[in-house]
Amino acid sequence: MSGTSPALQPPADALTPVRHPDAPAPGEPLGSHYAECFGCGDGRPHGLRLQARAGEGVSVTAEFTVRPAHQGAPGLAHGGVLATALDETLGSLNWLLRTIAVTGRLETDFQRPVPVGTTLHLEAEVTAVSGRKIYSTATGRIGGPDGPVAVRADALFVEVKVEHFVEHGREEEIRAAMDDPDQVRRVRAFEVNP
Ligand SMILES: CCCCC/C=C\C/C=C\C/C=C\C/C=C\CCCC(=O)SCCNC(=O)CCNC(=O)[C@H](O)C(C)(C)COP(=O)(O)OP(=O)(O)OC[C@H]1O[C@@H](n2cnc3c(N)ncnc32)[C@H](O)[C@@H]1OP(=O)(O)O
Repeated sequence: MSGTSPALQPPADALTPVRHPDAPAPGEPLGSHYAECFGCGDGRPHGLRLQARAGEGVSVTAEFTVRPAHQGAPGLAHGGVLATALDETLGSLNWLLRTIAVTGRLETDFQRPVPVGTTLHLEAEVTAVSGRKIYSTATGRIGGPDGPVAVRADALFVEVKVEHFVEHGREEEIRAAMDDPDQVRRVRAFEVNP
């Protein structure tokens, strides 16, 4: 089954995504976009600490091992946590486009239960771009990178300016982020997008 929502179908004049010339080389880790991010930061004890790597074209891979803090039913990953893993992996594609974008729509299929202790092997790619809209798809496999698909998602990300975060984020975290030179450098690099 794949994305059923009409909003996830790229328009006929959508463009093929283009990898930014300064994007990390295939195999390189992308790093976290924000240390406190529940998906990729190392500052959140129960966070997913997902570490995505650049793939070929506009694609990424990542792994996430389900821990007891991520349960929904006894011994099984919570669906929302699995959706977070997919969302974060899809979000990391923006590093390769050098675009700042947020999830507008995320459609998820849960095809197999994922037990605690399982490593989810994630893969995502951008399929099309239309104006500010970025269309992408992701899978999460269990038992190895070529194992059966347990979860999958189709998504629409929407490009935003840095001001999106400054305007909407809580003041104390925004102030701390702006006072962190590494954080500012990381975000500003995305603003130069020829
Ligand atoms: C210097 C300090 C800064 C500190 C910042 C630190 C770090 C930040 C850096 C990077 C982080 C970036 C992202 C995080 C990365 C990964 C985490 C995983 C990703 C996430 O977890 S991220 C959080 C969840 N996410 C949201 O929190 C979004 C809430 N939301 C909104 O903020 C607005 O809703 C927005 C911006 C989405 C759109 O608003 P808008 O006003 O800008 O644009 P508009 O509505 O005109 O939409 C334009 C075109 O997109 C179509 N469109 C829009 N939404 C759609 C939908 N839902 N379904 C179908 N189509 C949709 C329209 O139909 C139109 O299409 P068309 O052009 O064809 O008419």
